[in-house]
Amino acid sequence: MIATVTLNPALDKTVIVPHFAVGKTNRVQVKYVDPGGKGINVAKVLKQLGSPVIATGFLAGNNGRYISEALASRDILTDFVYLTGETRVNLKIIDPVSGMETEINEPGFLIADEHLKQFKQKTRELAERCSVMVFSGSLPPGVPPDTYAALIRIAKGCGTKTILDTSGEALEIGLGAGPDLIKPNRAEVQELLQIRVEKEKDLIDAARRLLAMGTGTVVISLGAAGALAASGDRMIRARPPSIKTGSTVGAGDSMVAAFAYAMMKNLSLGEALRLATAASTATATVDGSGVGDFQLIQEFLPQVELEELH
Ligand SMILES: Nc1ncnc2c1ncn2[C@@H]1O[C@H](COP(=O)(O)OP(=O)(O)O)[C@@H](O)[C@H]1O
Ligand SMILES: O=P(O)(O)OC[C@H]1O[C@](O)(COP(=O)(O)O)[C@@H](O)[C@@H]1O
Repeated sequence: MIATVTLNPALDKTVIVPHFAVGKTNRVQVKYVDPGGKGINVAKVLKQLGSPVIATGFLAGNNGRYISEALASRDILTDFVYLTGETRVNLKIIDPVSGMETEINEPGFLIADEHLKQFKQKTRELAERCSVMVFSGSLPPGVPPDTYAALIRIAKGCGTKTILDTSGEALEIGLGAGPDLIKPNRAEVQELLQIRVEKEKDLIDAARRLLAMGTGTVVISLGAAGALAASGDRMIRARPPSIKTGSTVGAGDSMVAAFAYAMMKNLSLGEALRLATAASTATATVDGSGVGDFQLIQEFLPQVELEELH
Protein backbone atom coordinates (compact mmCIF):
# COMPACT_ATOMS: atom_id res chain seq x y z
CA MET A 1 0.00 0.00 0.00
CA ILE A 2 1.16 3.56 -0.76
CA ALA A 3 -0.06 6.52 1.34
CA THR A 4 -0.17 10.02 -0.14
CA VAL A 5 -0.08 12.92 2.31
CA THR A 6 -1.65 16.24 1.25
CA LEU A 7 -1.60 18.69 4.14
CA ASN A 8 -2.95 21.42 1.87
CA PRO A 9 -5.48 19.95 -0.60
CA ALA A 10 -7.35 22.14 -3.07
CA LEU A 11 -10.35 22.21 -5.27
CA ASP A 12 -8.74 23.02 -8.61
CA LYS A 13 -10.83 25.32 -10.78
CA THR A 14 -9.44 25.49 -14.32
CA VAL A 15 -10.80 28.08 -16.71
CA ILE A 16 -10.06 28.27 -20.43
CA VAL A 17 -9.76 31.93 -21.40
CA PRO A 18 -8.65 32.65 -24.99
CA HIS A 19 -6.55 35.87 -25.19
CA PHE A 20 -6.34 36.13 -21.37
CA ALA A 21 -5.28 39.68 -20.47
CA VAL A 22 -4.17 40.95 -17.06
CA GLY A 23 -6.11 44.06 -16.00
CA LYS A 24 -8.96 43.42 -18.51
CA THR A 25 -12.39 41.73 -18.35
CA ASN A 26 -11.86 38.12 -19.43
CA ARG A 27 -14.60 35.66 -20.47
CA VAL A 28 -14.40 31.99 -19.57
CA GLN A 29 -14.97 29.60 -22.48
CA VAL A 30 -14.89 26.30 -20.53
CA LYS A 31 -14.55 25.49 -16.80
CA TYR A 32 -13.32 22.32 -15.03
CA VAL A 33 -13.52 21.54 -11.32
CA ASP A 34 -11.32 18.71 -10.00
CA PRO A 35 -10.09 17.40 -6.66
CA GLY A 36 -6.49 18.61 -6.45
CA GLY A 37 -3.48 19.21 -4.26
CA LYS A 38 -0.28 17.33 -4.96
CA GLY A 39 -0.77 14.13 -2.97
CA ILE A 40 -4.37 13.83 -4.14
CA ASN A 41 -3.20 13.92 -7.76
CA VAL A 42 -0.55 11.32 -6.90
CA ALA A 43 -3.32 9.07 -5.55
CA LYS A 44 -5.38 9.52 -8.75
CA VAL A 45 -2.44 8.37 -10.88
CA LEU A 46 -1.57 5.45 -8.58
CA LYS A 47 -5.16 4.28 -9.01
CA GLN A 48 -4.65 4.34 -12.81
CA LEU A 49 -1.46 2.31 -12.38
CA GLY A 50 -3.42 -0.31 -10.42
CA SER A 51 -1.61 0.32 -7.12
CA PRO A 52 -3.30 0.08 -3.73
CA VAL A 53 -3.35 3.65 -2.40
CA ILE A 54 -4.75 5.65 0.49
CA ALA A 55 -4.96 9.46 0.49
CA THR A 56 -4.62 11.39 3.75
CA GLY A 57 -4.17 14.98 4.97
CA PHE A 58 -6.53 17.74 6.14
CA LEU A 59 -9.93 18.59 4.63
CA ALA A 60 -12.60 21.09 5.64
CA GLY A 61 -15.96 22.49 4.57
CA ASN A 62 -18.02 21.91 1.43
CA ASN A 63 -14.96 21.82 -0.81
CA GLY A 64 -13.49 19.14 1.44
CA ARG A 65 -16.69 17.09 1.13
CA TYR A 66 -16.60 17.51 -2.66
CA ILE A 67 -13.00 16.24 -2.78
CA SER A 68 -13.77 13.31 -0.52
CA GLU A 69 -16.80 12.28 -2.63
CA ALA A 70 -14.87 12.72 -5.88
CA LEU A 71 -12.13 10.39 -4.58
CA ALA A 72 -14.69 7.85 -3.33
CA SER A 73 -16.35 7.83 -6.76
CA ARG A 74 -12.96 6.79 -8.20
CA ASP A 75 -12.64 4.01 -5.59
CA ILE A 76 -9.69 5.77 -3.94
CA LEU A 77 -9.39 5.00 -0.21
CA THR A 78 -9.16 8.07 2.03
CA ASP A 79 -8.29 8.74 5.67
CA PHE A 80 -8.38 12.54 6.05
CA VAL A 81 -8.60 14.57 9.26
CA TYR A 82 -11.76 16.73 8.92
CA LEU A 83 -11.56 20.19 10.50
CA THR A 84 -13.68 23.33 10.63
CA GLY A 85 -12.81 25.90 7.98
CA GLU A 86 -12.84 25.60 4.20
CA THR A 87 -10.52 23.75 1.81
CA ARG A 88 -8.92 26.23 -0.58
CA VAL A 89 -9.77 26.80 -4.26
CA ASN A 90 -6.82 27.04 -6.64
CA LEU A 91 -7.48 28.84 -9.90
CA LYS A 92 -5.72 27.77 -13.11
CA ILE A 93 -6.14 30.05 -16.14
CA ILE A 94 -5.29 28.51 -19.47
CA ASP A 95 -5.00 30.60 -22.59
CA PRO A 96 -5.13 28.23 -25.58
CA VAL A 97 -4.03 31.04 -27.91
CA SER A 98 -0.75 31.94 -26.15
CA GLY A 99 -0.32 28.49 -24.57
CA MET A 100 0.24 30.22 -21.19
CA GLU A 101 -0.89 28.66 -17.91
CA THR A 102 -1.39 31.00 -14.95
CA GLU A 103 -1.86 29.52 -11.47
CA ILE A 104 -3.35 31.37 -8.50
CA ASN A 105 -3.07 29.16 -5.40
CA GLU A 106 -4.75 30.14 -2.12
CA PRO A 107 -2.85 29.65 1.17
CA GLY A 108 -5.33 27.15 2.68
CA PHE A 109 -6.99 27.08 6.11
CA LEU A 110 -5.30 27.39 9.50
CA ILE A 111 -4.16 24.18 11.21
CA ALA A 112 -3.93 24.22 15.04
CA ASP A 113 -1.07 22.53 16.96
CA GLU A 114 -3.39 19.85 18.36
CA HIS A 115 -4.48 18.83 14.83
CA LEU A 116 -0.89 18.58 13.67
CA LYS A 117 -0.15 16.39 16.68
CA GLN A 118 -3.15 14.23 15.75
CA PHE A 119 -1.79 13.98 12.20
CA LYS A 120 1.62 12.80 13.40
CA GLN A 121 -0.14 9.92 15.13
CA LYS A 122 -2.03 9.13 11.91
CA THR A 123 1.27 9.18 9.99
CA ARG A 124 2.69 6.60 12.39
CA GLU A 125 -0.38 4.34 11.99
CA LEU A 126 -0.32 4.60 8.20
CA ALA A 127 3.45 4.10 7.99
CA GLU A 128 3.08 0.83 9.86
CA ARG A 129 0.94 -0.56 7.03
CA CYS A 130 2.44 1.18 3.98
CA SER A 131 5.65 0.42 2.09
CA VAL A 132 5.88 3.95 0.64
CA MET A 133 4.64 7.35 1.86
CA VAL A 134 4.51 10.40 -0.39
CA PHE A 135 4.59 13.87 1.18
CA SER A 136 3.57 16.54 -1.32
CA GLY A 137 2.70 20.17 -1.70
CA SER A 138 2.79 23.42 0.22
CA LEU A 139 2.22 23.63 3.97
CA PRO A 140 -0.99 25.34 5.11
CA PRO A 141 -0.96 28.25 7.59
CA GLY A 142 -0.05 27.17 11.14
CA VAL A 143 2.12 24.26 9.98
CA PRO A 144 5.83 24.92 10.67
CA PRO A 145 8.39 24.40 7.87
CA ASP A 146 10.07 21.46 9.65
CA THR A 147 6.85 19.42 9.55
CA TYR A 148 7.76 17.27 6.53
CA ALA A 149 11.12 16.49 8.16
CA ALA A 150 9.27 15.33 11.30
CA LEU A 151 6.78 13.21 9.31
CA ILE A 152 9.55 11.67 7.20
CA ARG A 153 11.43 10.68 10.38
CA ILE A 154 8.27 9.02 11.74
CA ALA A 155 7.75 7.07 8.49
CA LYS A 156 11.41 6.06 8.26
CA GLY A 157 11.27 4.89 11.88
CA CYS A 158 8.59 2.40 10.75
CA GLY A 159 10.80 1.17 7.87
CA THR A 160 8.65 2.97 5.26
CA LYS A 161 10.21 4.53 2.14
CA THR A 162 9.53 8.24 1.67
CA ILE A 163 9.14 10.70 -1.20
CA LEU A 164 9.12 14.48 -0.69
CA ASP A 165 7.74 16.87 -3.30
CA THR A 166 7.59 20.40 -1.97
CA SER A 167 9.47 23.68 -2.27
CA GLY A 168 11.30 26.42 -0.38
CA GLU A 169 12.07 26.04 3.30
CA ALA A 170 9.93 22.89 3.69
CA LEU A 171 12.07 21.19 1.02
CA GLU A 172 15.36 22.46 2.42
CA ILE A 173 14.56 21.30 5.97
CA GLY A 174 12.84 18.13 4.71
CA LEU A 175 16.03 17.09 2.89
CA GLY A 176 17.75 16.94 6.28
CA ALA A 177 15.48 14.01 7.24
CA GLY A 178 16.88 11.97 4.32
CA PRO A 179 13.85 11.21 2.10
CA ASP A 180 14.41 8.37 -0.40
CA LEU A 181 13.42 10.60 -3.33
CA ILE A 182 12.70 14.24 -4.13
CA LYS A 183 11.24 15.66 -7.36
CA PRO A 184 11.83 19.37 -7.66
CA ASN A 185 11.05 21.13 -10.96
CA ARG A 186 13.51 23.56 -12.52
CA ALA A 187 12.18 26.61 -10.61
CA GLU A 188 12.29 24.75 -7.28
CA VAL A 189 15.93 23.70 -7.87
CA GLN A 190 16.90 27.25 -8.79
CA GLU A 191 15.23 28.61 -5.65
CA LEU A 192 16.75 25.99 -3.35
CA LEU A 193 20.32 26.11 -4.69
CA GLN A 194 20.27 29.80 -5.66
CA ILE A 195 21.54 29.01 -9.18
CA ARG A 196 20.32 29.20 -12.78
CA VAL A 197 19.64 25.85 -14.45
CA GLU A 198 19.97 26.50 -18.17
CA LYS A 199 22.53 24.13 -19.69
CA GLU A 200 22.73 20.34 -19.25
CA LYS A 201 25.88 20.87 -17.17
CA ASP A 202 23.93 23.06 -14.69
CA LEU A 203 21.38 20.27 -14.39
CA ILE A 204 23.98 17.60 -13.69
CA ASP A 205 25.75 19.79 -11.11
CA ALA A 206 22.42 20.56 -9.41
CA ALA A 207 21.51 16.85 -9.23
CA ARG A 208 24.90 16.05 -7.63
CA ARG A 209 24.46 18.83 -5.07
CA LEU A 210 20.96 17.66 -4.18
CA LEU A 211 22.14 14.06 -3.71
CA ALA A 212 24.85 15.35 -1.38
CA MET A 213 22.16 17.12 0.69
CA GLY A 214 20.66 13.82 1.84
CA THR A 215 18.20 12.30 -0.63
CA GLY A 216 18.69 8.81 -2.10
CA THR A 217 17.35 9.72 -5.55
CA VAL A 218 16.71 13.08 -7.17
CA VAL A 219 14.43 13.66 -10.14
CA ILE A 220 14.53 17.13 -11.66
CA SER A 221 11.58 17.74 -13.95
CA LEU A 222 11.86 20.17 -16.84
CA GLY A 223 8.34 20.40 -18.33
CA ALA A 224 8.26 19.62 -22.07
CA ALA A 225 12.07 19.15 -22.00
CA GLY A 226 11.68 16.00 -19.84
CA ALA A 227 13.60 15.14 -16.70
CA LEU A 228 16.87 14.00 -15.17
CA ALA A 229 16.97 11.21 -12.58
CA ALA A 230 20.09 10.61 -10.47
CA SER A 231 20.86 8.03 -7.82
CA GLY A 232 24.30 7.01 -6.53
CA ASP A 233 26.63 7.19 -9.56
CA ARG A 234 23.85 6.84 -12.13
CA MET A 235 22.23 9.67 -14.08
CA ILE A 236 19.59 9.22 -16.73
CA ARG A 237 18.05 11.91 -18.92
CA ALA A 238 14.50 11.39 -20.24
CA ARG A 239 12.80 13.14 -23.12
CA PRO A 240 9.01 12.82 -23.55
CA PRO A 241 7.18 12.43 -26.86
CA SER A 242 5.78 15.70 -28.21
CA ILE A 243 2.09 16.08 -27.49
CA LYS A 244 -0.88 18.37 -27.90
CA THR A 245 -0.99 19.92 -24.41
CA GLY A 246 -4.25 20.09 -22.45
CA SER A 247 -3.18 21.34 -19.02
CA THR A 248 0.16 20.49 -17.43
CA VAL A 249 -1.34 20.85 -13.91
CA GLY A 250 -0.70 17.54 -12.17
CA ALA A 251 2.12 16.50 -14.54
CA GLY A 252 4.73 16.72 -11.77
CA ASP A 253 2.44 14.79 -9.42
CA SER A 254 2.05 12.07 -12.05
CA MET A 255 5.82 11.74 -12.19
CA VAL A 256 5.94 11.38 -8.40
CA ALA A 257 3.17 8.74 -8.52
CA ALA A 258 5.13 6.63 -10.99
CA PHE A 259 8.27 6.82 -8.83
CA ALA A 260 6.24 5.77 -5.76
CA TYR A 261 4.88 2.83 -7.75
CA ALA A 262 8.39 1.95 -8.95
CA MET A 263 9.68 2.11 -5.37
CA MET A 264 6.98 -0.28 -4.20
CA LYS A 265 7.75 -2.68 -7.09
CA ASN A 266 11.56 -2.31 -6.86
CA LEU A 267 11.87 -1.16 -10.49
CA SER A 268 15.24 0.04 -11.80
CA LEU A 269 15.99 3.78 -12.13
CA GLY A 270 15.57 3.58 -15.93
CA GLU A 271 12.25 1.70 -15.72
CA ALA A 272 10.98 4.16 -13.11
CA LEU A 273 11.97 7.20 -15.18
CA ARG A 274 10.37 5.78 -18.34
CA LEU A 275 7.10 5.14 -16.49
CA ALA A 276 7.23 8.55 -14.78
CA THR A 277 7.82 10.35 -18.07
CA ALA A 278 5.00 8.43 -19.79
CA ALA A 279 2.57 9.06 -16.89
CA SER A 280 3.38 12.76 -16.61
CA THR A 281 3.19 13.29 -20.37
CA ALA A 282 -0.17 11.49 -20.42
CA THR A 283 -1.46 13.88 -17.74
CA ALA A 284 -0.18 16.90 -19.69
CA THR A 285 -2.54 15.95 -22.56
CA VAL A 286 -5.61 16.06 -20.29
CA ASP A 287 -7.69 19.21 -19.65
CA GLY A 288 -8.20 20.57 -16.13
CA SER A 289 -6.52 18.70 -13.27
CA GLY A 290 -7.43 15.32 -14.73
CA VAL A 291 -4.72 12.66 -15.03
CA GLY A 292 -3.66 10.44 -17.91
CA ASP A 293 -5.35 7.03 -17.97
CA PHE A 294 -3.64 3.63 -17.97
CA GLN A 295 -4.07 3.12 -21.71
CA LEU A 296 -2.45 6.44 -22.65
CA ILE A 297 0.43 5.80 -20.23
CA GLN A 298 1.04 2.43 -21.96
CA GLU A 299 0.94 4.14 -25.36
CA PHE A 300 3.60 6.68 -24.35
CA LEU A 301 5.95 4.20 -22.63
CA PRO A 302 7.87 3.09 -25.77
CA GLN A 303 8.00 6.69 -27.04
CA VAL A 304 10.05 7.98 -24.07
CA GLU A 305 13.73 8.47 -24.95
CA LEU A 306 16.26 7.62 -22.23
CA GLU A 307 19.95 8.53 -22.28
CA GLU A 308 22.45 7.31 -19.69
CA LEU A 309 24.82 10.17 -18.76
CA HIS A 310 28.43 9.35 -17.87
N1 LIG B 1 4.32 20.16 -22.52
C1 LIG B 1 4.73 18.93 -22.13
N2 LIG B 1 4.97 17.98 -23.05
C2 LIG B 1 5.36 16.75 -22.68
N3 LIG B 1 5.57 16.38 -21.39
C3 LIG B 1 5.35 17.29 -20.44
C4 LIG B 1 4.93 18.61 -20.75
N4 LIG B 1 4.83 19.29 -19.59
C5 LIG B 1 5.15 18.41 -18.62
N5 LIG B 1 5.49 17.22 -19.12
C6 LIG B 1 5.92 16.02 -18.38
O1 LIG B 1 5.60 16.24 -17.01
C7 LIG B 1 6.79 16.22 -16.23
C8 LIG B 1 6.65 17.18 -15.07
O2 LIG B 1 6.42 18.47 -15.56
P1 LIG B 1 6.96 19.78 -14.82
O3 LIG B 1 6.22 20.93 -15.42
O4 LIG B 1 8.44 19.82 -14.87
O5 LIG B 1 6.54 19.48 -13.30
P2 LIG B 1 5.69 20.31 -12.25
O6 LIG B 1 4.24 20.08 -12.65
O7 LIG B 1 6.03 19.71 -10.93
O8 LIG B 1 6.11 21.75 -12.38
C9 LIG B 1 7.91 16.53 -17.22
O9 LIG B 1 9.17 16.03 -16.76
C10 LIG B 1 7.43 15.83 -18.48
O10 LIG B 1 7.70 14.43 -18.43
O1 LIG C 1 0.43 22.94 -2.58
P1 LIG C 1 0.79 23.86 -3.72
O2 LIG C 1 2.25 24.03 -3.91
O3 LIG C 1 0.03 25.18 -3.62
O4 LIG C 1 0.30 23.16 -5.05
C1 LIG C 1 -1.04 22.78 -5.22
C2 LIG C 1 -1.38 22.67 -6.66
O5 LIG C 1 -0.47 21.77 -7.28
C3 LIG C 1 -1.19 20.74 -7.98
O6 LIG C 1 -1.16 19.58 -7.16
C4 LIG C 1 -0.52 20.49 -9.31
O7 LIG C 1 0.85 20.20 -9.10
P2 LIG C 1 1.86 19.85 -10.29
O8 LIG C 1 1.40 20.61 -11.52
O9 LIG C 1 3.19 20.27 -9.77
O10 LIG C 1 1.78 18.37 -10.51
C5 LIG C 1 -2.62 21.25 -8.11
O11 LIG C 1 -3.58 20.22 -8.13
C6 LIG C 1 -2.77 22.13 -6.89
O12 LIG C 1 -3.70 23.17 -7.10
